[in-house]
Parts: sequence; C-alpha cells; structure tokens
Amino acid sequence: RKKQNKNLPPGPPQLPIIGNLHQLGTLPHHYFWNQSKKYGPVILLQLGGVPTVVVSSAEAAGQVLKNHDLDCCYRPLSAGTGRLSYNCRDIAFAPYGNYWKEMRKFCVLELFSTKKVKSFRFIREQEVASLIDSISQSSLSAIPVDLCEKMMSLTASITCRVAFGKRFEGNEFDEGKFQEVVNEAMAMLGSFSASDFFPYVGWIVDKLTGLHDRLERSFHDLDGFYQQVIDQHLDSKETKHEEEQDIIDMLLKLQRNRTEIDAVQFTQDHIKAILMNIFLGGVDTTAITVVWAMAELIRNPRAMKKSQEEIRNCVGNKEEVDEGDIEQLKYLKMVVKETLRLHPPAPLLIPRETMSHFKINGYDIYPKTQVYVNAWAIQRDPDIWTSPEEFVPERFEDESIDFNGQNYELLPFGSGRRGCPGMYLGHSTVELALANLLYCFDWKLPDGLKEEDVNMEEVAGLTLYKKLPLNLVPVKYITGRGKME
Ligand code: HEM
Repeated sequence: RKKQNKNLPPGPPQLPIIGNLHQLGTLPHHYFWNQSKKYGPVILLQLGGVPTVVVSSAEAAGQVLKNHDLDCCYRPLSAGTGRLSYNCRDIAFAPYGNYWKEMRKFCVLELFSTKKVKSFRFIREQEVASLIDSISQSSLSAIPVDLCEKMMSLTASITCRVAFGKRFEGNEFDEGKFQEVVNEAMAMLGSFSASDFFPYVGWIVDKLTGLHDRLERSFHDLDGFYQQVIDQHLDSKETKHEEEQDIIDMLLKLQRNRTEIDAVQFTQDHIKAILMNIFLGGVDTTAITVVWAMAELIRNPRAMKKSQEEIRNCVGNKEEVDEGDIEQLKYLKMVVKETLRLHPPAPLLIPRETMSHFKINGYDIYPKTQVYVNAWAIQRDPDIWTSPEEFVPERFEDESIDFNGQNYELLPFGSGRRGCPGMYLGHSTVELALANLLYCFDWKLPDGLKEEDVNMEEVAGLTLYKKLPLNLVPVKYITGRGKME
C-alpha cells in the first residue's frame, strides 16, 4: 500500500536490472531532452540500481536549486569522481558538510573573490598578449591555427600562474599530451561506469570494458603533475611575503600545522584534490567557452563583424584590449551569454543527490536519488527562447536575464549552495581572450570551407567540448602603433 501512495515522476519504460542505462547513448543530455518532450519536465529513470530524476524546465530547476537546494546538496559518488578527487577530499565532489564548507570558504578567500580575481588582472593580460603574439606568427604565413589547442594552453597558463604561482609548460605532461589528459579526465568525471550502478559486480564489467584502466591512467597522469607542482613549492628556497603566497603555499601551511578540518587531519591528498578542482575546473570550461564562441561567430559573419566593430571603435589605438575596456563592450557580453546559452560547458551541471524526501511539481522525490538539471535543454526551451537553436546575441539586448544563478532560464554556472565559485574568474578570462581574438585579427575559414561546413558536433563527459578542432586562418588587423604609422 505504501508503494501505491507514492506519486513518482513519469519516465520511459525500464528493463530489469539495467533500467534505462542502455538508452543513454554518448550524449545523455540529448536523450534526457527527448524523454522530457514525451514525459514532461520532471522525469524518473532507473540507471542500474540508482533512481535518477532529470529536470528540464526553468520552473522545475528553480524548485531543485532554490526551494530544495538544501535537500539536494550532496553529490553522488562515482568511480571516476571518487578516484580523481582522492576520495572526495575536494570541493566539487565532497559531500555537503563542514569539510566542504570550510574548503569552499578557503578557496573563495584565496582565489575566487572579486578582490582576488581583480588582483590577477595583469596575469590574464600578459598571457593573452603572448597568445596574440603566437597567433600573429601564424598569420604571417596564413597558416590555420587550432583554436582548441591555443585556448587550452592559454587557460592552463593563466590557471597555473594564478593558483600555482608558475607558468604552465606543456612538458609537465608528455609532449602534446596535455589536452588529451584534460579531456580524458573530464570524460572520466562524467562517465557512467558499471560499478556506479551495479554494486559488487560492476567492477568486473569496468575491468572488461577497459574503463577501470583508463581511470587509473588518468589518475596517475594528473597525480604526477600535482606532485611536481607541490614538490617545486616544497623545494623552493625563496622566502615569500604573506601577500606573495599562492594557494599551494597556503594549503601546505594547513598541512604543516597539522590542521584538522571537520576532525580530519589535512594531508597531501587533500591538497591534490583541491588542485584537481582548480586545474580541471579552471582550464577546460573556460577554453571550451571561447572555442564555441569563435565557432558560432565564424558561422555568423554578421555577428562577428558587429562585435569586431564595437571593439575596434571602443578600444581606439591600443595594441590590445585590456580589462578596463571590457565594461563598455555590451555586444561582446551578449555574444558570451549567447554562447553559454547554446553551449553550456557543463550541460547537466554537476549531478546532485537528495538527502531527504520532498516534492517537485507534486511528484515524490526520495532520499538517495540522483538529480540532473538539464541546463542544456532549458537553455533551448522554445517556451522561453524564440528561435532557440539560432545564435542571436541581440536576444539579450533588452533582457535583464543573467547567468549569476538568479535566473533559472540560464544556468551555465549552476545555482545555489553548490553553484560555481569560479564564475567570475572563468568569465573574466573568457571576455578578455575573446575580445582580443576579435580585435587583433580578422578570421577566415581554411580554403574550400563554407560557413555551413563548420562542424558543431559535441563530445560529452562532465563537460561538452567540440568534437573536431576549430582551425581558422588569422589575418592580422593593424592595431595600435602600426595603425598610427
Ligand atoms: C566558463 C567557466 C565555468 C563554467 C561554465 C563553470 C560551470 C560550473 C558548473 C555548472 C558547476 C556546478 C554547479 C552546480 O552544481 O550547481 C561548477 C562547479 C564548480 N566549479 Fe565551475 N565553471 C567555470 C569556471 C570555473 C573555474 C575557473 C573554476 C576554478 C578555478 C571552477 C571551479 C568550480 C568548483 C570548485 C565547483 C564545485 C562547487 C561545489 O560543488 O561547491 N569553475 N562550475
């Protein structure tokens, strides 16, 4: 009788044991979206042994992220997130509790606060200037540049200087392997592994499919990198003043002082877990956003021209755009918003897990349910957006909708207690990098390609990146001194 009284959300039929697991495919956000068109904005699936609710409307997302934020503050544990976060000793995958609260507060203070982000302005400007120099070299011989690769090394360099006090050198991973390592780690963090859904026996399937070995390889690649960065700090003879210390110095101090957080002693694994969040959280999402923006702009010459004209009129005779100029670039800001609408880097945010019983749209949601917010689907909902599939930055002209977590129609950074703490840091890099790419160069497609040929296929892990590289030919636009001469 108890079962009959439950008002569970509707959802697609399930097979015994595996439930809906076999239906997810390689782009789960597409599958969830199609199911929500059939069954409504709140659906229930069974992924192996794990009940999973997916919400796909702004209204239902508001209920999860605002009204019931506290009820859904846990993160589900998976093989990938557990291993890469040193058993959830990080922020993103740590269970809701004192340790998570303390570490999040610590990182906000040391890295994510507006004051701190502003203090890193010179690092962003220097690194973007060196990116522009390197692209200028390619423009001399009209060679196409791979913007995915350029953006990843830009965001890696900024993240490493901001957080680890050093420049990122590609050789910290084996030559050319860096982008692969980051993509693989994101794939592992977003993977649906059998051991997550079939306790006791799932690991056998993961062994057979090779997922277990991939995860171990990814863990060791990253672990070696964190160890190298930590060792460099430990070996350094330099005496740094308090204000010169980076976040690793501060984390090492917690370890040295045998600090206990939530009755657990802080160790080197805790430091590595936090570095994982900063490195993977900071590098991938930010680079992906600039790449998708450039892909959309090259397919939309009108928007590209409008954005370039705005920047060139506003910046005047400077060599490069600096952060002081950005505030005036209203169209550029709309381009970034529209990119984040169509291509949210984390399409399903980071999954939550419920801690108590509550209701959404009248449906019962029980504890230990995995909850996905399909931001990707909400941001393409035709009930909210006109011509939702089209790239139209002007749609934000008279709209006050922002991505700061207050408007559930636009959620690229999530919302609520577990919303992205790196929003301001990531967004500042996206704006500056994009503004300079558009100011310093005109962009052409390689010979023989037309706008409609640009491939926009996605690959999904925890983040959603472009399947094929974006190769574009830069044509130097004469700026600054060159223009005056
Ligand atoms: C364009 C850039 C970025 C995007 C789109 C983005 C997106 C997101 C999203 C969707 C979440 C999950 C929010 C939720 O569950 O409600 C998240 C969480 C998080 N992000 Fe970001 N992010 C970006 C940049 C960054 C940067 C630069 C960092 C750090 C250097 C960072 C670190 C984190 C961390 C630590 C969390 C976990 C928060 C928690 O669970 O308490 N992110 N991000």
